[in-house]
Amino acid sequence: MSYLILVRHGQSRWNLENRFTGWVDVPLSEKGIKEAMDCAVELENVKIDVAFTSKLIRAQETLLLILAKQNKTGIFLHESDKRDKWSQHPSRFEENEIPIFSSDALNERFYGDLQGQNKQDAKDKFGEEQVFRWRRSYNVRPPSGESLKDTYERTIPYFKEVIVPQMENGKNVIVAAHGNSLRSVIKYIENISDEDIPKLELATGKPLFYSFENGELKKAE
Ligand SMILES: O=C(O)[C@@H](CO)OP(=O)(O)O
Repeated sequence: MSYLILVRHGQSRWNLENRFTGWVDVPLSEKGIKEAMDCAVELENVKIDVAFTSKLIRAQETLLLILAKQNKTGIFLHESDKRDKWSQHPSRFEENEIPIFSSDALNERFYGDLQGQNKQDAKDKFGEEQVFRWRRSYNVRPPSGESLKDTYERTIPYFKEVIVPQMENGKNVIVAAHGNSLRSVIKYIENISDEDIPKLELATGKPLFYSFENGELKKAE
């Protein structure tokens, strides 16, 4: 058996300011750093073999704080490092080192024209219901942005083709990512319907555990 841990990054500076963030690469707030450190304490004795994160700094900071508490050196393996044969060989990793794969497949939903806008201002301008549809429905796209379905369609192939094989090889995996990319992953794992997905909210910096056994992922209680 192996396991999967999903963690949404700690509060970012734009979460704090209540602004749509999407692919804008803002860092954690002071509270977000504390949330990530609290999460690290919770995970301190949990054995992690391989880590996945997005290309965005708030998720990467969260992951690195978690690994630091375990006294692990996370080493980013960049796909572009063609000359860097060393990092292509996981056997070269020391006991206290773990590989980190970062991919834009795990990025937050692209929020299009809403990025940077204050969420309350958007509700005042477009109405509460419309903003809720943009933020939480499965199919509705925010202006020039991605619907959750679009996010799902880039996140889930990566999850199935790159992340799941690690668990098939008996590795314990952590994924540090974002509210909507993780809502996609949870929708897939837990088979949540399009109608029910708007109800799923993820707290910042709170790990979710799944066990992987006989090819099946199950929520660990
Ligand atoms: O602004 C964003 O990028 C996301 C996550 O913080 O917002 P929401 O929860 O509204 O989808």
